[in-house]
Amino acid sequence: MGRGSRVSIIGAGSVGASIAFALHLQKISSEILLVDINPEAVEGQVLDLSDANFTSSTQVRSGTFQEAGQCDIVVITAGAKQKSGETRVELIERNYKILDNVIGSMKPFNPNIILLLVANPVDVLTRITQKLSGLPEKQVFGSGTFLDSARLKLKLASVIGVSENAIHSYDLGEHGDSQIIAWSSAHVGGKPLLDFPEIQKLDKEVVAKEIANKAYKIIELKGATYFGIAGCVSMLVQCIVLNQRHIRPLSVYIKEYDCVFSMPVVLGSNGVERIIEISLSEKEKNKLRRSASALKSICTKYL
Ligand SMILES: NC(=O)C1=CN([C@@H]2O[C@H](COP(=O)(O)OP(=O)(O)OC[C@H]3O[C@@H](n4cnc5c(N)ncnc54)[C@H](O)[C@@H]3O)[C@@H](O)[C@H]2O)C=CC1
Ligand SMILES: CC(=O)C(=O)O
Repeated sequence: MGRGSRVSIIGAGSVGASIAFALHLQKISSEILLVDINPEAVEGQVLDLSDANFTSSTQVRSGTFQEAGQCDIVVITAGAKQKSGETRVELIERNYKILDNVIGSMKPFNPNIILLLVANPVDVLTRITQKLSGLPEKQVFGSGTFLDSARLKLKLASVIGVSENAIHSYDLGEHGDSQIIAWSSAHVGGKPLLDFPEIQKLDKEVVAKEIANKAYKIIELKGATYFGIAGCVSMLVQCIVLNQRHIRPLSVYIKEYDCVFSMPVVLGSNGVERIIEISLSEKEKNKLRRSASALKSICTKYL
């Protein structure tokens, strides 16, 4: 790994193209390959992105599934997106078939490859990919609640009046309706978040709903979300390529809950280096257990 890494993006729709653009501007990969079953979509995106070539040293081109399987990192965005009001888990039937096809077409894999899942429902698709790919679990993970945690930090930063970077808080569990905010472990400048008077006045359930429902609101207004996830994925790719070892909440297999959902992990150039056991209140743990059993029952049908 390192500067000069090759990254493939499977699915050249709104999310795939936005990720390609963010990575193009970031200039840390030598090549970005766009792969899609729709050749016109890829050609159009590659041509459009080529107009930004003067800003970057990264080459963007169309690629095949076989080429993708030999890259350093593959970001999987191929799949149906939610219609207004539709949940992420309602996409499973359609997106399982697409994923099965995508994984099969990329084999045999570069043994050191990292597969980063983005298509929804991301936790379930990550578990299925761990099984279908046969790769070590540390090399197969999903963007999980990194995006939800960014949405949470944005909200809390505006309430307290500090930079988002000063907020250390996580949205955990499912990247979906049963996600939970780990209020009890959050802190700002070394002070527990719950000790801030502004936060004590907040209705936590209302905030949790606002964060969990933000994607629904954007989808209702403009049909899809893509800039936020593009920002998240470009940060994750940078973290892997440069072995930055940031701690991010990502979809990983958690033995205690026997399912894939988001917990904070240390991310480096080998993938998930370590899962951080965050301390949670009993109420938060109970919510996570409920989230895990719902996700497990969906996974069971496909494994
Ligand atoms: N994890 C997250 O935080 C987020 C996840 N998403 C998810 O990302 C996925 C993609 O969303 P959009 O880009 O908006 O959808 P889109 O409809 O714009 O693009 C999907 C692309 O996948 C392609 N595709 C379909 N089957 C394929 C296959 N077998 N092989 C290769 N490509 C294939 C389509 O041709 C299309 O270009 C959805 O599942 C959506 O829910 C979207 C936003 C955030
Ligand atoms: C669509 C989606 O998963 C999101 O924006 O959170």
